[in-house]
Amino acid sequence: MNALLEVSGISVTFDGFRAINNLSISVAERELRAIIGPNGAGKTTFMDIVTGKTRPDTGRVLWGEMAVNLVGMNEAKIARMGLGRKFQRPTVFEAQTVRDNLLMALKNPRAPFAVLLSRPTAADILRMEEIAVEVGLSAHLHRISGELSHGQKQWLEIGMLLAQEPRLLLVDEPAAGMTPAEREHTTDLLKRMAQTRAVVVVEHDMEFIRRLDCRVTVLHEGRVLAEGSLDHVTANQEVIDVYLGR
Ligand SMILES: Nc1ncnc2c1ncn2[C@@H]1O[C@H](COP(=O)(O)OP(=O)(O)OP(=O)(O)O)[C@@H](O)[C@H]1O
Repeated sequence: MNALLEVSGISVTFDGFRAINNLSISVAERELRAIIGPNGAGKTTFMDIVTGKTRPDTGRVLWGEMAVNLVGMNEAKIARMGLGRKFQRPTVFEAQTVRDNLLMALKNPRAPFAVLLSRPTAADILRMEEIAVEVGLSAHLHRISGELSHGQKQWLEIGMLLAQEPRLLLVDEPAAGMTPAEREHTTDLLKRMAQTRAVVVVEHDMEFIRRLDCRVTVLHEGRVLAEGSLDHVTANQEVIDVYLGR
């Protein structure tokens, strides 16, 4: 498998504290990857670096077939290159319907609200409906988004990110605050999404990770402590000592 994202040798220091320490991670096209690790391991900082929010002191973040170095690019440009990021808290437009949130999010040369003022094209409607099916919200298109459950809002936001057609989606703690049924739906959704794009999930919930059934990277003190199947990494003594055995 060729790497879609190749992070190599990145380090970043905040006020003398090395939060990321010579970290290298490679993610393949259409790969589902989980990243776990104790609090302060550097998971958020890793995502901040990949998406251009934080600039590393050293190292490269290479993207796509052309191995473009993303370091130094701004967040908007990186997003346009096909990297989407889902933060923990959903940020949907609560007063709008599910349908309108999805329509506004479509990758489109028009400004988001202009899509609502003019009539959406047949292609826009089709794409919006496809995404609603993908995230499991087809039956809720005409509901006001503010009335959705927490899980449904998260799925809507994932749908809005899919509307931007990312090649890689970074998802931060999707299971937090969800009911068991919502978690199950979310696992299925992430697995399905990773059939057509790369998905990197940062999560603490081990049961959730087990259901994802994917390669796992364990971070600790800003570097990779272990990588492989969940069974492989959870049998690693260092992982047990710093993360599992606490
Ligand atoms: N802007 C910053 N200034 C100073 N220190 C920072 C900054 N951002 C992160 N850190 C520190 O860097 C380390 C890594 O933090 P980070 O948030 O990436 O960890 P994490 O693995 O996401 O943790 P958690 O699971 O708690 O979210 C922590 O010790 C944190 O306090």
